[in-house]
Order: sequence, then C-alpha cells, then structure tokens
Amino acid sequence: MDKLIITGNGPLDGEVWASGAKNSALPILAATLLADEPVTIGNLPHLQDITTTLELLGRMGIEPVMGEKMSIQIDGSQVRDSHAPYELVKKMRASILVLGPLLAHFGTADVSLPGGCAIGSRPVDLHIRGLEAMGADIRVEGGYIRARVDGRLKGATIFFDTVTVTGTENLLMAATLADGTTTLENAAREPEVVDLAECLIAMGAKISGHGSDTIVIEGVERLHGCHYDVMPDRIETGTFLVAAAATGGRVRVRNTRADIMEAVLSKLEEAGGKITSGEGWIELDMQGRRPRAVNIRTAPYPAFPTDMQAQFVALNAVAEGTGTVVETIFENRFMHVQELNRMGAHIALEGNTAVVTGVERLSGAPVMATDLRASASLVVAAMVAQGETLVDRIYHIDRGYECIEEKLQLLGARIRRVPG
Ligand SMILES: CC(=O)N[C@H]1[C@@H](OP(=O)(O)OP(=O)(O)OC[C@H]2O[C@@H](n3ccc(=O)[nH]c3=O)[C@H](O)[C@@H]2O)O[C@H](CO)[C@@H](O)[C@@H]1O
Ligand SMILES: C=C(OP(=O)(O)O)C(=O)O
Repeated sequence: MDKLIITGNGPLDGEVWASGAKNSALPILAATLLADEPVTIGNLPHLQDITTTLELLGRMGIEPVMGEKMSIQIDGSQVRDSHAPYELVKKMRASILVLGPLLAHFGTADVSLPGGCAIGSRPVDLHIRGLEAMGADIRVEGGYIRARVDGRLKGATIFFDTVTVTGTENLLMAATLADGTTTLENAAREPEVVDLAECLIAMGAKISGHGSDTIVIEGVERLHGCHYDVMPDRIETGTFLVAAAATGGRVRVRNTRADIMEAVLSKLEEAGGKITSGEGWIELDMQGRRPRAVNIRTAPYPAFPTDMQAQFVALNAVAEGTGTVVETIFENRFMHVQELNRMGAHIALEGNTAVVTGVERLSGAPVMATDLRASASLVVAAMVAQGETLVDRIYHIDRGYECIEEKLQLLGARIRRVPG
C-alpha cells in the first residue's frame, strides 16, 4: 500500500488547477448507459473511482474509447450484461448509480448492495422505493438488488424523506426514459446534480427545475449521443484553499468556479482568508496570518458540504480559538479526529459534534487514512506540523484527488509518495 511522507514546510504559495469533479463524473458516466449512441465525456479526472467505473462498464460489455484531453467515448448500446458485481461495488459505493440507467434502458439490473462504509451506514432504500414507485419489480436477495420492469418505467411523483444526492441522480436518470412525467420532490440541489441534468439535456432529455428542490422530468423514447465536459471539482478546490489557509499561505486555484462554493468561501473569509475570484479562478491569501477557528454545521447544498468537514477540522486544529463542528449528514464521519489528536490536536468529540481548540503547532506522526476526506485532512495537518508525517492507506485519497502530491509540490509542499 502506497504511503505519503509529508514534512511541514511553511506557507503554501502558487497556482494549481482543479480537476473535473469526481461526484459529477461518476453519475455522468452512468448516464451514458441511457443513450443508444456514443457519448463523449470531457474533463474527466484521473482517479481510482473513474477507473473502477470504466471497469464496471467494461464488465457490461462496453469498450470505452479514450480521446484527447481526458475525454472518453462510451457507447451504451454495447451493453450485453446489466450486472454490477460485489467486487467492484464494494470498492466504490457510487456504482449504485448504474441501477436507474440500466433498468430504464434495458428493463433489468442486478446491482450488488453497496453496504455501509467508514463514514456511516449509507442505505439505498430511497433509490429502491423511488424505482418501485415508477413500476419496477425489485427484490433484494443474496446481497443484490434485482430490478425488473416490463416495458418502460412509468412517470411518478416521488418525495424523498431525506435529501439524497445519488438517490436524486438515480431517479433523475431513470425518469428520462420513463413513460410520462416524473416529479422529484425534496430533491438534492447539489451542483453535481445540476451538471448531470445538463448532460442529460444535451443527450435529449426533457428536464426542468434542476438546482431547486423540485425536478420535473418528461420521459422521452430515446436519448442520443453528445459531447459534455464535467464541471470543476468544488471539494478539491476547497481542499487546496483550506491548505493555503492552514499554512498561512497564498494559493490561486484555476479551472474552477466560485459561484458554487459560497458556504465554504464565506467560512474561509471568517477564518481570516482574503478571497478574490474571477472567471475560472479563486485565490485565498492569508498574508502570513494564523487562521481563526470557525463554527461549521454540515447540511445539504447550498449549506456547508459534509465533504469539506474533515478539512475544516484540520484547519481549526491549528487556528486561534475554539471552533465547533457539527456533522448532520453521516453518523460516523469523524474518524480523522483520533488521528489528528495523535498529531497533537485538541479535539473533543461528543456525538455528532467536534469541539476543536486550536494549538500553535501540530507534530508529525505516523497516521492512518480511513476515508477519502479524512485523508485530505491528515495531509493538510501534516503540512503545518513540525517534522515528518507518514500517511498510510492513501488508496482512499487516490479515489478523489488527482495527482495530489504533484499538485501540492507545485505549491511548495514537501510531500512524496512511497510505494508500500
Ligand atoms: C458519489 C457522490 O456523489 N457522493 C456524495 C453523495 O453521497 P450519497 O449520495 O451516497 O449521499 P446521500 O446524499 O445519499 O446521503 C445523505 C443522507 O441520506 C441518507 N440516505 C441516503 C439514501 C437513501 O436511500 N437512504 C438514506 O437514508 C444517508 O445515509 C445520509 O445520511 O452525497 C454525499 C452528501 O453530500 C457526499 O458526502 C458524497 O460525496
Ligand atoms: C464520501 C465521498 O464519496 P463517496 O460517496 O463516493 O464515498 C466523498 O467524495 O467525500
């Protein structure tokens, strides 16, 4: 297992680019299963989760064609087998996103149940209930979701009890080929849902209301090919900006968007960062100052994203004052706290709340990455720690951060990967 070795090296300074968004690329790759012509997806990030998705599509009979500038062409009409096996789903929960498209296009889908993961139990009951409301016959047996429909799915009005991102995406995709109109109420408003909807529209789908909590989809008989570029990754962008803030540095992120990051940017300003932005870039300048601790409460978009919580815990750990961080989305998303405390942080955990009292300096230590954003928080902490930190199990970080060590090296970090 590869490891990262990081030595605190003072303020980060420089420019870096954001990759395409993982959480947008994954549903968009699944959406290509709906078309009966080749779809070309551009600005795909080079990530382990993308490789896993391509392997999954490959098992179904698809032969992806690599194009220029990280683009891939996928022909959904090549599907011969609508089966997503456990050995791939267990590597990546987002594999559940093939359920809706396979069922809507081919009338059958056998997708392994994803099960829980390090951050929580993460059930998929709302995906299943929504598809049943659209006329699917679904049985859960042997660890698999076996879904069938005679003819086309039927439009329905579906109310989500809980706001779910991939649940909204699965039903949105399924509804594009359903007979009649589907209304998704209490739908997720995340920018990645909007990006997926825009891609589906480019494929010929009829969708309105995406970006609000009510999405209306008028089913069509078929979807066609298109070229679509994935939006920039707002979580990767936010992670670089937090790293700048924690180290007292100045970082400009290019190929990104400020308009979808308001909650995060306003917390970074509260922490003392001077934020400027323009067409396709955001800069944070701490002017050498130590950050101030901030209070955070995670919630669905447009509120503060749970995927940035761990990085802000690391920021608070070296900030002036005490910050309270409340996690309301996932019941177990504080695995980084123990590891940060091993580096000298003062974090008290009670239920879904972490009270973080900043210290002047953390100290390097061997630490273990437990999930994707927990890994990012350890990398941020290591860059402000005295001495050397060894971050183990970095396969988690490779799921979501493209060329993490190269990008941070560009900003002046002392970070290297050692094969293990
Ligand atoms: C690939 C992708 O886009 N992943 C993101 C997506 O995950 P994901 O889509 O899996 O997360 P959800 O939005 O579905 O989860 C939100 C909450 O709803 C609950 N729930 C969800 C579905 C369901 O059927 N029943 C149920 O109870 C979950 O346990 C959780 O407590 O949104 C999360 C919340 O912004 C992000 O952290 C993930 O990075
Ligand atoms: C939790 C995340 O991803 P996933 O839903 O793919 O596990 C994440 O991106 O932080």
